[in-house]
Amino acid sequence: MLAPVYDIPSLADLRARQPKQQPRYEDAAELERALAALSSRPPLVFAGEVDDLRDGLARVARGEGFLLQGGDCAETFAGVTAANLKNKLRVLLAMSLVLTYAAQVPVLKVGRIAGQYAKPRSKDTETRVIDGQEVTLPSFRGDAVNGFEFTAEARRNDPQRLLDVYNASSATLNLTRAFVSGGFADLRTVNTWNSDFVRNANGAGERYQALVEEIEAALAFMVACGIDDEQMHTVDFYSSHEALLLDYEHALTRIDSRSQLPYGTSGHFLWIGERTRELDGAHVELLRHVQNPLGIKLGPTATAEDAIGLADRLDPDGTPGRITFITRMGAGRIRDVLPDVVEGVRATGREVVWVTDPMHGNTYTSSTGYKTRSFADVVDEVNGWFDVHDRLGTWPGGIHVELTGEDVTECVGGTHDLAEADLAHRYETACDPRLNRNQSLELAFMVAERLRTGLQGRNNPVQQFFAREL
Ligand SMILES: O=C[C@H](O)[C@H](O)COP(=O)(O)O
Ligand SMILES: C=C(OP(=O)(O)O)C(=O)O
Repeated sequence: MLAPVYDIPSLADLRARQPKQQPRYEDAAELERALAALSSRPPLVFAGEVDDLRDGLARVARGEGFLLQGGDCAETFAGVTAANLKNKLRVLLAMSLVLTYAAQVPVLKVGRIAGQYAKPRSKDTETRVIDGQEVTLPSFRGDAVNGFEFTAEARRNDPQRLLDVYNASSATLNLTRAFVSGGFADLRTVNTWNSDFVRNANGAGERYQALVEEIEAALAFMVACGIDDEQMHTVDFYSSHEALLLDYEHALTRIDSRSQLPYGTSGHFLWIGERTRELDGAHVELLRHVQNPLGIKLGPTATAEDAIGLADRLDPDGTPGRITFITRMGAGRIRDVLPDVVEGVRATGREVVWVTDPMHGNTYTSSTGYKTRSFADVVDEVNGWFDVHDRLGTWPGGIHVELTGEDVTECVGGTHDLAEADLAHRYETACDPRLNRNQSLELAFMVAERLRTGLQGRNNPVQQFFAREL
């Protein structure tokens, strides 16, 4: 095991490791000016909040809670509006309600929100046919790097965008904090979290309405018993994103004045992507120094040795709540690949959070030319993930989903049985296809059902309450 590390590596050290998926800028001086400006900005999140989330994840790792992590594939600057954020929070709160009530587990809520602006890409360039001519331009790498529009000017990497990420994240966090603590997340308003959804009654909408009625009855009972707890009126909500751009993440890595320890202050939870998780790589090097809880994506080629090596490097002390493995192996591979990885990690005695990302292993291009995912594949991967954990006796700790609060048409299937022909109707993602509101809620009901049936004998707080001696 490595000794704990309390310093921050230099940017020169990180750059010398030749990190993958980093933008190159034409004007090095302009980049340095942007980074100097970022370095003087206040932190976006605070060390105490980060510690609270890590403690929450430690409870999840012990089987005492469930993680719900979701949001856009790629946030956009244009998407920083009150309406957009409200719809995203509403769908996440509604999903969390379904999970908490139907499965009776406490749910830790983390958004792919307030920082998810940079994307790793499979190819450096994109080619389109325009007026009969093939045009090739740099790929869009997220609003943090360049513009979505298919023009040479938009696709130029612009360091000023790093400051725009900071500002967009700051505005988003500010409104999120106001929403969740200012009455929006109050349990008395559960009826409004999905009001349009309920108006357009359908399978999941009707189930949601029935659940809301039960919750309201339960609340009335609790209040009549004299229980009116603060937790019924606000929720804890945390931010997360892939810590992809080392220039940006490094500028926001700060020493906490209380503990003198380094924290990534760009978001509460940071994850390392499937494409940048080499043991000696710059991403692992930077993140092994910070105190934040860390996610590690594991794709279909991941081995137990990979997972153990990363856990040892990033968490030499075995800090509770530090490591979350986010598996994204694909519906066709999960049942074959996951068992060895889970068993290997378990044999080391580590307590980690096991999360399923049923999106990234199930992407394909539709016959109509859209990048899409089938809701049936998403459900199949989640089922495969539950099957493996149920068989091994490990706790299925959470889901990580690309979703939106809007009624987009990006993934096929679900209650409305979206077909490939429907994708053109509202295909709005800046990168990968997201579940829409209906599909997200439908997934929450499916997960709740699996959780409830797998819960027997578990040690979550609800079961502890009923097991206590009279
Ligand atoms: O979200 C993950 C990746 O950034 C995305 O899947 C890459 O997509 P690409 O294969 O089109 O580059
Ligand atoms: C890029 C992502 O995932 P992965 O690293 O698993 O491909 C993502 O979650 O945005």
